[in-house]
Amino acid sequence: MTRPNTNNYFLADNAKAVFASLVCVIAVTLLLALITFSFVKTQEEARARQILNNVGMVFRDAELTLDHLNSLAFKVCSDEHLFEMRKTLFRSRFVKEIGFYENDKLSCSTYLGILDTPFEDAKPDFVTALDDIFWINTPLQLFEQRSTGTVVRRGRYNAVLDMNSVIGFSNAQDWQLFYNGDKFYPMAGNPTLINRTLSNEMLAKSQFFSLDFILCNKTYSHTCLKVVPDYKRLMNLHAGKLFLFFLIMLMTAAFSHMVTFNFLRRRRSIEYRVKKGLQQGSFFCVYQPFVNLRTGQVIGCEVLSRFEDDFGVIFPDEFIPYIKSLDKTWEFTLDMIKKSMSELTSNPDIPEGFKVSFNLFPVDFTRNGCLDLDFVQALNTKQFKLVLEITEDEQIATQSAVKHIKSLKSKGFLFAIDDFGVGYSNLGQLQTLSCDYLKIDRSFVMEMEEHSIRSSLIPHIVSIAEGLNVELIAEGVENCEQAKELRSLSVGFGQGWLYGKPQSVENLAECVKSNV
Ligand SMILES: Nc1nc2c(ncn2[C@@H]2O[C@@H]3COP(=O)(O)O[C@H]4[C@@H](O)[C@H](n5cnc6c(=O)[nH]c(N)nc65)O[C@@H]4COP(=O)(O)O[C@H]3[C@H]2O)c(=O)[nH]1
Repeated sequence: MTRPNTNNYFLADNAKAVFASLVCVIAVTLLLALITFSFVKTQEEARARQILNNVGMVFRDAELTLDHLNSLAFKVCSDEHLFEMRKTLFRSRFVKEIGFYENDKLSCSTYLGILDTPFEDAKPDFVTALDDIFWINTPLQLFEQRSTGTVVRRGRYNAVLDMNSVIGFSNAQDWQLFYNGDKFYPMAGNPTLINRTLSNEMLAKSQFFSLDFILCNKTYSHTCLKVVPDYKRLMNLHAGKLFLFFLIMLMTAAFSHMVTFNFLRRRRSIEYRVKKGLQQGSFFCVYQPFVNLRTGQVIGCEVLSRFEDDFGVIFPDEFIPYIKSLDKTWEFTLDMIKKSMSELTSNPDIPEGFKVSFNLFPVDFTRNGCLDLDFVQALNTKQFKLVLEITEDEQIATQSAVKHIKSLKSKGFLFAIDDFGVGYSNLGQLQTLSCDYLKIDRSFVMEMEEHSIRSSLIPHIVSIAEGLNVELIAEGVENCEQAKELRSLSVGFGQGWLYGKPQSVENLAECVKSNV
């Protein structure tokens, strides 16, 4: 099995993170757009309501003024009549000028006085159901100044309304918009009135309306006004917010990329995979045979654990530290023992009395829980010789560990000291534990051909084993020379690639069969 190169995932993770940040940005954009839209809509509607109320006030004023004048008996314009008109003008709040009609022609006005030649008005912009006539944005000459005003005619009089000053400077823009005949024509009547009175050209322009906010002024003329948002003004008003949104988008993109990328990277981390593997029980067992060095017969196997997921294989030297740090050693050991016992007992080619060796964590012998291993004997339907391997460790020297090991030995378990010679070695401890096997660490065996100092210690290990009356198993036997020399040194058993790598139970069974 080859170790995976996690760098291969860098680009894939990045691509996924980019996709995730794109989705987040779209979601945040939609959310912000929704919030902003409802906020701006509410704000604009309140503003429109205020404008329309002001317009309503102007119209009511004009209505009262014109109704009052129409109720007077004047038929032709005279100085007395003009005086009456000017008096009325002073009383009104929003009307800037009043005109009088004779035979549908303007004959005098409060500003122009009595006209020498009465003149006819241009075609009105619209006429309401009450026969009020409107001229919108009519060019006027008021006190040496050219300006535009809204003119409403009712009966024999008209009134010039100065909307801009009435509506207020800040809203002047909106009012202008109502009357900007070039671009929009947003002043509209009640739909039935519009259809009757507005020209097709105006109706076409009215399609620019987008914000359907209609307020009807029933008091005056049953005419409704429709306010449209001025997008240019809105953009200017909310430019700061747009910039803020842009920053939020950037931050969302960066943040979501970072979170996703870290999540994906974490998912590939050994710690995360090991944790998940433990939760899902996805560790599995492989079996490495050990042989009688003299006969070459496979007499047992060591159970070793493996882990593989979508991201590749993780070896024990990498995952074991995480199992320890997660404090899941005992659960892990039980899982491995149950799985291996099930595989080995159910395979017909694994003989009865086969030695099966499990690796245990020294720390577990310090806890009472280790005595639960009783259940393994119940699973042992083929009378395997069950060997518990422990590495030399200070924790094994504790009183409770020694007590537990003795208790397990009395229940039929055999004990092996793993990696003997490289750990915490203490002859007194070896005697106390009265183990059954010593497993010579593979570093001793591997250096045999070089005749290193370490390998020259093997004969001493042999005499220690004889003194303690325990069997020796040499680990890491890779070639026949090593096997031959170990035999000559009276080492009883061997384990290593020469006899078989850690393998599936089926391959182990083949190995056992071919060696019988
Ligand atoms: N170069 C070389 N290596 C050889 C040869 N023969 C065997 N090996 C390797 O040496 C290790 C022997 O296991 P170990 O000393 O108990 O050392 C084991 C054992 O201490 C621990 N371990 C493995 N599985 C378990 C388990 O289920 N529980 C516990 N507690 N520890 C385990 O992880 C260690 C490493 O296990 P692995 O990676 O499987 O490595 C295994 C095996 O693959 C050989 O001829 N040459």
